Amino acid sequence: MAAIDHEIAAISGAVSALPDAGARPAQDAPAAQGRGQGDERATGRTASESQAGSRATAGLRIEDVVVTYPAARTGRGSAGTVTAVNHVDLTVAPGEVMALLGPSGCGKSSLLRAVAGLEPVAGGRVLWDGADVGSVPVHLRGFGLMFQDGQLFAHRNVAGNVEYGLRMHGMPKASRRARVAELLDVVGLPGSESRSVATMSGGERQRVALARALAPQPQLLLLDEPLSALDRALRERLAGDLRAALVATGTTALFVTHDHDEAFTVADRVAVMSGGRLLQVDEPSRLWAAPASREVAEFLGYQAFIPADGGWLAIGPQGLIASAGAGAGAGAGGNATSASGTASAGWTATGAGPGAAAFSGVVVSAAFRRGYTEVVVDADLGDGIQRCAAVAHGAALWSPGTQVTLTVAATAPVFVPATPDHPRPLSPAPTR
Ligand SMILES: Nc1ncnc2c1ncn2[C@@H]1O[C@H](COP(=O)(O)OP(=O)(O)OP(=O)(O)O)[C@@H](O)[C@H]1O
Repeated sequence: MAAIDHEIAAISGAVSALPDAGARPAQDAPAAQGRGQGDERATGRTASESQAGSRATAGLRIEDVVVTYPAARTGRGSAGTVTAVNHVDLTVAPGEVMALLGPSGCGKSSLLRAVAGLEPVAGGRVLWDGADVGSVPVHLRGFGLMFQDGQLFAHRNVAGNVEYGLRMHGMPKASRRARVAELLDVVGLPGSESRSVATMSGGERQRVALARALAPQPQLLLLDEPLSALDRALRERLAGDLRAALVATGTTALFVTHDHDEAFTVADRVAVMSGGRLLQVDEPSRLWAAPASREVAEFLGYQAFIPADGGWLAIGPQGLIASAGAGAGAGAGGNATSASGTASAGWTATGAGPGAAAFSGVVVSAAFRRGYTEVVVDADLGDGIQRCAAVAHGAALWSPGTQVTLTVAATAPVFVPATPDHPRPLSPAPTR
């Protein structure tokens, strides 16, 4: 119950600065990381973060954090603990927007809640501007929170919701009005002060919730899947608007999502999580261009993998084209199981290009996507049968059981190294 009170106080903007923030001597602080800087291939502590060690770092520093729950509460056993966050290190620089991206149950929300102080840490530390906030109560951390459902006060109008935290801080009425108007502009709801939130759409309510969270100028805004309750089109539009609002207000933010497109749209850098661990942290374009492992690549949306020396060439969405007949390089039999080995001819780790190889496959299903038909195909790209998606050229290919040739589309694949979690036991595919 106490935690809920704190949560409501925090999301309402009833936050104040850390007592000791800013008291630290300036020379303790290393230069703040700029937007998008840093390259943290995170399986454990990153090189840059190891160098920082325990020196004070401006902004948020998550240091070796562990979050556990009693196993009985998960229903997976009657004793012991479940580790939801497993020794995570992460730095969010002032003004930076960081996305925590990972599948359901990977520990994103637990980490966010640990930063907020809503969940105790079983190990490690959370620091703001170099000060350990472990003993600072939720409502005194100076962090704002925004959740999936916005949690607006239904009996207050838009202005009443947005100004709630400002009122708690004792801001004079005229200043409050000006700040509310400014924020409603930022979130795309200018002039809506007197509207009842009960009459608003889900998207509009989330905009109000964002304005309310931003109003007290939190030193860190924590967003837990703020768009996931909305439909896809609205989510895509609001993701862009959310990014714009965070940038316009210079807000430092940690944003939880399971949607890679959303993470890429909103964040300066994306931290990919799985099984309680951080797998990789990088800018969206660099993450996409160089996934550190097959697990990261699969989670980002790479959907087919061609064996190459020391790893795979990963093929992205719409990266395979299906056309009629068996693949030329995939064996005369043309069925999916005959393609092993020879199917990869023409591919090298560094010199891959479109159209260099063809693979045989068998159509499993077909579905119309936005602007094209996609067939799901079982094909051997050199590592055994994989189920992959391809853009279908021609309606004749849509029936299950149809034999097709797969070629790589104009978008070049990227190289993904084998890792201990995902070794490539097969011999490397032949190269030309
Ligand atoms: N209050 C709790 N008590 C017990 N176990 C919990 C609790 N909260 C989370 N867990 C467990 O901890 C793990 C991580 O959960 P968490 O909610 O952090 O993941 P998530 O990545 O945010 O998932 P989702 O995207 O589905 O919200 C899961 O196995 C979950 O079952």
